[in-house]
Amino acid sequence: MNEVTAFETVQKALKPIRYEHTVRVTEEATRLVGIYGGNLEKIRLAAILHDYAKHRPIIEMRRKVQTCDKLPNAMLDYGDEILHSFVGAVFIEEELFITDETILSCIRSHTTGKVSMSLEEKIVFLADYIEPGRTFRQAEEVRKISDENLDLACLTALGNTIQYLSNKQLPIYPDTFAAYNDFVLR
Ligand SMILES: Nc1ncnc2c1ncn2[C@@H]1O[C@H](COP(=O)(O)OP(=O)(O)O)[C@@H](O)[C@H]1O
Repeated sequence: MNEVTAFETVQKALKPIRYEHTVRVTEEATRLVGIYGGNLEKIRLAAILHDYAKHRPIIEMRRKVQTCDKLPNAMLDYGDEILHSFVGAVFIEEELFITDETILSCIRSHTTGKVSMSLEEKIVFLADYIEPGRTFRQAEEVRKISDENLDLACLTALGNTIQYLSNKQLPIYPDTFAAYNDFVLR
């Protein structure tokens, strides 16, 4: 799929505010590729499509988790916010016929992170966290770090998310801990 078609597809699937976020994530990911390298074409396509499933009914996403062998049922216990990334990757494969694992894995891990993140996964994850529309203090901090140290920026974003969720006494999907530990231990 080319970029023009991908943008048209998500523009139809998303509300305008979410589409604008998508455009900024794509620009931010492009900036990060300028600093750290990575496959620009795949990273941009993953960024364009990363929130493809964001507005799907929760019931549809939960049903997909229950019926799809690739998606562990355990992910239903960690809040509905994480579903669009994992389920989104499956929908993108099934509906848009994108099979490239580099692209799909960036989409799958963009919310939670994961162990052993590739350069492409780190860039999409971070771009989603620091795009200019994210105006909270922690995002500003991570944005500064992202100019110099990609891994430290990811680690800081993951730590912030863990702190944010634990302050609210919300469940935390284990992939985020795995990613955090992975970056700390490197
Ligand atoms: N490991 C996790 N467990 C549960 N919720 C999480 C986890 N990681 C992130 N979240 C939550 O998912 C929400 C959506 O994040 P994100 O996907 O980055 O935003 P977006 O809606 O822009 O795609 C955030 O509110 C965040 O707190």
